[in-house]
Amino acid sequence: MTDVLLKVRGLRTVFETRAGRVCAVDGVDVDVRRGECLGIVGESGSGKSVTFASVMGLVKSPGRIEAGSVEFDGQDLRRLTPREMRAVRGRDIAMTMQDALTALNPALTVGEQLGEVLEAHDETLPKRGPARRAAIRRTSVEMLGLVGIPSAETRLRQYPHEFSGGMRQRIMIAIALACRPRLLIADEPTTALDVTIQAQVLELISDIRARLGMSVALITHDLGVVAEHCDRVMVMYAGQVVEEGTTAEVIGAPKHPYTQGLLASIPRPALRGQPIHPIEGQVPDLIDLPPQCRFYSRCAVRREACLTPVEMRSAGASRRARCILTGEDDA
Ligand SMILES: Nc1ncnc2c1ncn2[C@@H]1O[C@H](COP(=O)(O)OP(=O)(O)OP(=O)(O)O)[C@@H](O)[C@H]1O
Repeated sequence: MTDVLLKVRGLRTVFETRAGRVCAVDGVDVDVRRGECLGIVGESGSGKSVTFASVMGLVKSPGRIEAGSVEFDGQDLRRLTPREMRAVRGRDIAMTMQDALTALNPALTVGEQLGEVLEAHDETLPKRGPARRAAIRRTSVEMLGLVGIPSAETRLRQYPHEFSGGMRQRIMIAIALACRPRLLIADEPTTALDVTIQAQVLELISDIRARLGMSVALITHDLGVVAEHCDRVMVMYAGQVVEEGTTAEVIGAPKHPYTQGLLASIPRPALRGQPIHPIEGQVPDLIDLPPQCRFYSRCAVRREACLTPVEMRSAGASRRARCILTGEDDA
């Protein structure tokens, strides 16, 4: 058994828009290992969410996956039918969205929403009758307890709008975890929350990961969050991975000038969760990108050789960066 649970290779996802063809994800490789927390970091628009929406089979028109493979525990997800893919979502891989309020159904109580997920995916439930209903109720109460929501019996009868922002995030996590997925994709679980609640939600995810032994892919803008919660990190820029390695390696000695810029701008704790604008200039327009290093226009150490396409280079056993200054002597 390999220790890689999710293995993505050469993923390319494009959006056909009136302005042209937007290549949001361009040749991305991802490995999420069993039991680890992988951080995915990068500025807004770098392709983090689209990468994982592609993994989940949730890219909507005008977007489509143009190339690449997505393997989960050895199974090629791109070959599954929509019905088979629906079974994978929830049972094996769950995703929490950036905005809990829009992810939850306002017309159903929390108990009904948890129940729906359990009905669809929990194969351990009794087949029918009162025993089935009682088991669903028991598991729902247990899930709310797991995410730290007190008075679960009462809370199950309430609607999403009756909860605070932080509580809604917890409910979304409870629903995502209801069927004990092996991989949780947590997309910016914290941006809309105040600092204390952010920390609590991230602690909660780390704690549940340790208890359930699941893997987590944590999508964030914030390298401070990565430093605290992730084993490894992957840095994205303009639709590509530009650096990856263990958190200690990447944060301790970043190779790519973009990662260096991100680190230099780590917000002070009080400012966590704020958008970062660390480096002069902007992410390039993803339509008609020139065939050069995508960071060229913002890079303080650019040189002529960077005007040709730059591939990922190895900088150690598990360490890679997309910069010509990543020397072989690192390996
Ligand atoms: N529906 C769409 N139509 C056209 N382009 C899209 C669409 N959705 C995403 N994109 C393109 O994909 C790019 C990457 O988006 P993505 O949401 O993955 O970025 P991100 O790194 O997750 O940013 P954020 O942190 O703001 O969520 C966007 O800049 C945009 O150009």
